[in-house]
Amino acid sequence: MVTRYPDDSLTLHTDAYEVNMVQTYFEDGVADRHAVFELYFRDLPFHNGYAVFAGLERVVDYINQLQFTDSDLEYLASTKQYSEKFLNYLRNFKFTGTIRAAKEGDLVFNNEPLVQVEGTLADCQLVETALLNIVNYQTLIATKAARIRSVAGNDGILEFGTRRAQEMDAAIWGTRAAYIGGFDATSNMRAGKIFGIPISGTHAHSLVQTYRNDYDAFMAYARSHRDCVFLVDTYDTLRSGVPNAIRVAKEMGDKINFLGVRIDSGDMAYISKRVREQLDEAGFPNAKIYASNDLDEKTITNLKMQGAKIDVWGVGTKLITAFDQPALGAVYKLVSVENERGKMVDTIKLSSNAEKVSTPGKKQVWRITKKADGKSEGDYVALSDERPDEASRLHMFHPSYTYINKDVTDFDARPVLVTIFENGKQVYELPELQTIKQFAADQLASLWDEYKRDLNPQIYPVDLSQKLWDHKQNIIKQVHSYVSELKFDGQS
Ligand SMILES: Nc1ncnc2c1ncn2[C@@H]1O[C@H](COP(=O)(O)OP(=O)(O)OP(=O)(O)O)[C@@H](O)[C@H]1O
Ligand SMILES: O=P(O)(O)OC[C@H]1O[C@H](OP(=O)(O)OP(=O)(O)O)[C@H](O)[C@@H]1O
Ligand SMILES: O=C(O)c1cccnc1
Repeated sequence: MVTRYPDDSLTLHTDAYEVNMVQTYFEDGVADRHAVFELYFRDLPFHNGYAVFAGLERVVDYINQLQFTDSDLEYLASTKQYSEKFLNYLRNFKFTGTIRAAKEGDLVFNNEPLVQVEGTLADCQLVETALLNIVNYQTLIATKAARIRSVAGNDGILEFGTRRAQEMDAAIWGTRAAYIGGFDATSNMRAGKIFGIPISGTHAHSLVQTYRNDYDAFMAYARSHRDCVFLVDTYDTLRSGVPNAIRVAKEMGDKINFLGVRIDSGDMAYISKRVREQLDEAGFPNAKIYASNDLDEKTITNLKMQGAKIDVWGVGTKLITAFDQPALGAVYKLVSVENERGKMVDTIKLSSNAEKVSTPGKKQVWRITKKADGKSEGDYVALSDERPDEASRLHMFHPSYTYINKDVTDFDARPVLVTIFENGKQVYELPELQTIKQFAADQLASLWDEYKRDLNPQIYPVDLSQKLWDHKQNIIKQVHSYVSELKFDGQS
């Protein structure tokens, strides 16, 4: 890349408007005022019943390196948009805020905070874009992966998407998110090296084209590898591919580990059944059938319905690009800010659409599970100074349709947001990837099947505490009365 500046930091990985706002806060003397922002999404992706939170590891890396380098400052100066004084302020900028977030692999739902940033206005505003960028993508892919895992049952699922991903970062972090969401392995070697994700690979049609026939190609591969999965659909799966795979497996015997064959085209229900027969008849009942070709949760479900004899599913494009919904749409909103008298004031963003009205105040999300079966009853979003009393009855009600309500007893309440940074210092130890993956699987196990089905799932309750609900209504009233007193020139 030809550039005047080295790409030596991620600090400017932000929208210009964040830096512009921080200059305003600085010039106006309010940059150090205390604020709380929360990151949340309004709608679950893919019409799914839950989302799998991912991205925290990269958020932590990003926050730890957040400092303006000389080249960042030189670049900002070259835009002629920022004062000398402001650039000096940025030179000494250090993130001193507190971040609370869901743990990676935890289940998260719409209209509840997944990440909360508390600190100076400057701290909070500067990190908005990067946090959204990271969490939006990784949570989306982890959720898509979980959907695919849910229909694949115990079959193997392999992430094959690198060649179709929206560039290299997406391939790498998408693969990691897919692993958290339930994939078994990836074809991306770099992800294997960096994250320790198991890698898996067969071969492409080019190998067969190079040797011009299935037999010579499979034989050459078998002589150079112990584990063999042969791609059998280059010319004719049933008449050439599979018979030649069997021939090589027999001739090589114990010299290779004949894992199976991969099919990548055609009617995969019909073909896989015939392939299974051929392999079984040849004495290879343990050889597995791998399939790939634009797969996703819908085609996998459909192929299973047709009785396809597929054991391992390779999924690329539709997973890594979140093909049917390419963005999660999470937002980052100011919920509380210090006023000129040093008092915290909770803030709201109104909308004519009730679902879009933000919920003011610094919050905590409590996951309510029944002691008897460990299953989730719903999430209880409360002000941060509240704590559901596990010894008594908890009244939970829908925040818009309050007649939908229930009382829960004998429950555990787990805070979903945990402290990651405290006053700028990382206090949370990032878990191993394997632990995160297991945590995601455990959380999914605690969710009723009704919320997990891939089509028209039940809506999981995300309720507000009575105190938070009352607080929100009061602030809506205050804002309405302020607006109704305004004259048309916007002055009161
Ligand atoms: N029995 C089946 N039922 C439903 N969908 C299937 C079935 N078999 C294959 N598919 C899916 O249908 C789509 C077929 O796509 P396409 O027509 O491009 O494949 P193809 O012609 O068989 O292969 P290619 O064009 O790659 O040589 C793929 O998404 C594939 O996963
Ligand atoms: O289909 P996806 O889910 O994206 O999985 C990855 C695809 O990449 C490979 O082939 P490639 O697409 O490069 O070539 P091909 O379609 O001609 O086989 C592989 O054979 C899969 O089909
Ligand atoms: O290993 C494979 O079979 C593979 C890897 C990436 C993309 N398609 C297939």
